[in-house]
Amino acid sequence: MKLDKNKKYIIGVSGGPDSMYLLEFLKKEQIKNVIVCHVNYHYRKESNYDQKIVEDYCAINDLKLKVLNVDQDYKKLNSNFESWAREVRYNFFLKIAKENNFENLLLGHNLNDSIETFIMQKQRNNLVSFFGIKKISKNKILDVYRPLLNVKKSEILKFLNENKIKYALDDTNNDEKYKRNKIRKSLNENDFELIVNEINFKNLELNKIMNKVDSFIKSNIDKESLNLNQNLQTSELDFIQRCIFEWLKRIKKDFLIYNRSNKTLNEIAKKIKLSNKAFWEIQIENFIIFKDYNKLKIINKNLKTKKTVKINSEEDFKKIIFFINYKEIVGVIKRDGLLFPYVVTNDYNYYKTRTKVGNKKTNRFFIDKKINNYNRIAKAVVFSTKDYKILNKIK
Ligand SMILES: Nc1ncnc2c1ncn2[C@@H]1O[C@H](COP(=O)(O)OP(=O)(O)OP(=O)(O)O)[C@@H](O)[C@H]1O
Repeated sequence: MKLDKNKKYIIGVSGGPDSMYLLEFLKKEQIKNVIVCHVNYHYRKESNYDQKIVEDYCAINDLKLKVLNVDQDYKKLNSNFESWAREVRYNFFLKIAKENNFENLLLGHNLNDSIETFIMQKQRNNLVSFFGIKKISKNKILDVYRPLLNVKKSEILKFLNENKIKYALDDTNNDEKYKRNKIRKSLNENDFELIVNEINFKNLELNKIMNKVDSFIKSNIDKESLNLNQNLQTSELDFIQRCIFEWLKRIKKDFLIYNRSNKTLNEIAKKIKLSNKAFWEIQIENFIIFKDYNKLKIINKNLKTKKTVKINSEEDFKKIIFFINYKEIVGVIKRDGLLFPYVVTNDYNYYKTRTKVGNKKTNRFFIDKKINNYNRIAKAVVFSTKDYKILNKIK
């Protein structure tokens, strides 16, 4: 990767071999307008020594250095250390970038990191947007570059040792590192060429799939819902999962899927593919994703809470404010002449056999008219206890 000498770069340097090699690489490339950023987590007993390595290197090479000393009681840390540490690190990089008007960040990931990531991706079998590690990515205002992605770890260590450049050794073995170390031990750098070919091939394939997903979503998204059609039903599960994920992204509900394995997506995709039912539902946190004839929809679980309220006077209107069609119901009762009492309910199982629409039993009417399930789930109906006929229009 060729870096632009005229640009300004933040460099994340842990003191480990990769980032120390990165500094040497930048020296060779004559990238001079840089700020080195080091985060001392005080997590390992050697962490002050790591900082010293970075400080000494920067002093000798006349590089600007910013250090963040993290003050954290690790016994009280609830989240996973690696992801927490990453967030602390990126926030620091962003802060320094903003203060100094920089917009580029360089990190020291190498080829081995990318291959390990790829193998972990295959083991987890999650939906990924890219196989391996990306050379360039975006983090808020920062363009993130990883110029060492084609350099093997062994080359890095050989160079540092031959040139007597000091580096820190990280021997922590938490969950994420443990999995990586296991993979690392099973890898042989002689196989890397083949694996890189596989990664490139898979990324090309992925690109093609994502283009198809994109055009499917563009022509089938309808407000908040997604049209399900024959094409989708006969597609591969992977494609269906990607479409659902993309749909959730567009309607800003993808947070429901983050931090999950793709189990939920897989479950939804299987239902789309295998079930011909007009209606099914899957609950995720506070939301329900459900099939409604030929559409996929999502609603907040609260809307589905079954409630039945008796209205004896106008005073009681305040008891039904939570129904999404509250205004409609009040309007209907007023037009009916306020002949109390009325019952307002969204409990379909309760009212489907007790009430009528015109002269038809309500459940018959719903089936004949293919009333969509969203209305069944979210909207309330109103009827008078005199004749149990539903007064509001149901579409
Ligand atoms: N303590 C640190 N201070 C400054 N930079 C760091 C620190 N730790 C890591 N980095 C930077 O991040 C790169 C990747 O480090 P590592 O592989 O440990 O992180 P990761 O969590 O896998 O990656 P990422 O930060 O991109 O999500 C390092 O090569 C270095 O550039």
